[in-house]
Amino acid sequence: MIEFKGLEKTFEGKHGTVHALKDINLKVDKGEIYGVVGFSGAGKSTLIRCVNYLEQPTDGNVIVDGSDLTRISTKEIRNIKKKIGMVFQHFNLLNSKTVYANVAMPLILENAPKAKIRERVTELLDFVGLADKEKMYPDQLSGGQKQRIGIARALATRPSILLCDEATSALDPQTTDSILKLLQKINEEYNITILLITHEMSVVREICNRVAVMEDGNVIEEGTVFEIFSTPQTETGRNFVNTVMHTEIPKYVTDMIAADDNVYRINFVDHTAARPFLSQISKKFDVEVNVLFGNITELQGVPFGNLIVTFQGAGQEISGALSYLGDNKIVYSEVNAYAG
Ligand SMILES: Nc1ncnc2c1ncn2[C@@H]1O[C@H](COP(=O)(O)OP(=O)(O)OP(=O)(O)O)[C@@H](O)[C@H]1O
Repeated sequence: MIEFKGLEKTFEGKHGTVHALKDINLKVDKGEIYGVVGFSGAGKSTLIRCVNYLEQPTDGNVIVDGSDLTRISTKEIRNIKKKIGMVFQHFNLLNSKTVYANVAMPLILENAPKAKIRERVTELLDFVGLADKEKMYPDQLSGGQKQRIGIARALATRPSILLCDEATSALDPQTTDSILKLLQKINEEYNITILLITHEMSVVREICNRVAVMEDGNVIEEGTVFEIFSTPQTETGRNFVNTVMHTEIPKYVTDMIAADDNVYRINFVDHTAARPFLSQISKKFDVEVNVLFGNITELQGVPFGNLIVTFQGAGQEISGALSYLGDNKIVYSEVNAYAG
């Protein structure tokens, strides 16, 4: 659906060459919600702008719906761009035009018949829950309402891909939540592939199926949201996960740990959260289990998190308990509590 192959982008600036994208290889499947997360300057905007050719790659390929944008004519690119909608952080609405005219704009530019425009705009305003606002102007709307209008406009030409550039970054948490739910509804009801960029891991946690972490123009890790949240492979990936999962152990907990304690982090993923395995361990082995700290949340409807526990007992019993965890596919790791 969207594929980046060896994608490179450099900018020539006042202070020399900026290498904004370095050998990016990613595939976004049809119908998924794919997140790209990274700090400011990582290259996220440049990457997303290559999909609708607002930026032209310096090297490599961008393949959209089977067509390599770097190898087709300007006219063909224009046709493909019609199948791509874009939602912006600051909405990019025309303040001098009504809500109706803003949503109608892409259809007017296509010279669509008036009756068709009326039908589509009415349908879209209804879909985003703002049917009663068509005669209002953007300045009369809240941020969340403006973004709903921005989304309705992006959907006007029935795109198969929706690009979201920090679509919720200017919104408060509650409004963010409602916009994310709307994006999810769009994905589910219209089967539209969504590629979103964000610096907020909570957005990724909420709606993405897969995620790529970008740093300094590179994709440094990529995987399902579960993979990245449960086993981030890079320091930056871990830091992003920590912004919503708080996997670091608080100092008051490390203060409670004795030097000879056996401390473990047990990850809950999926079905393991529901199992009463800690009480089973106490029953099966001569091990005393103490839960020091827990952080359990929900990841896309599934319990997810980790527990910091100490096991006290003879070495052999502890080994047995750990093997039992492993046999039951429960992910754990030994924690050096003093290192945090
Ligand atoms: N038109 C341009 N000319 C020169 N340099 C650019 C241009 N656009 C982006 N860059 C540089 O490319 C790098 C990546 O920028 P980009 O905007 O893609 O990052 P980002 O991850 O989206 O960050 P942000 O969230 O702050 O927008 C940065 O160093 C930026 O300064």
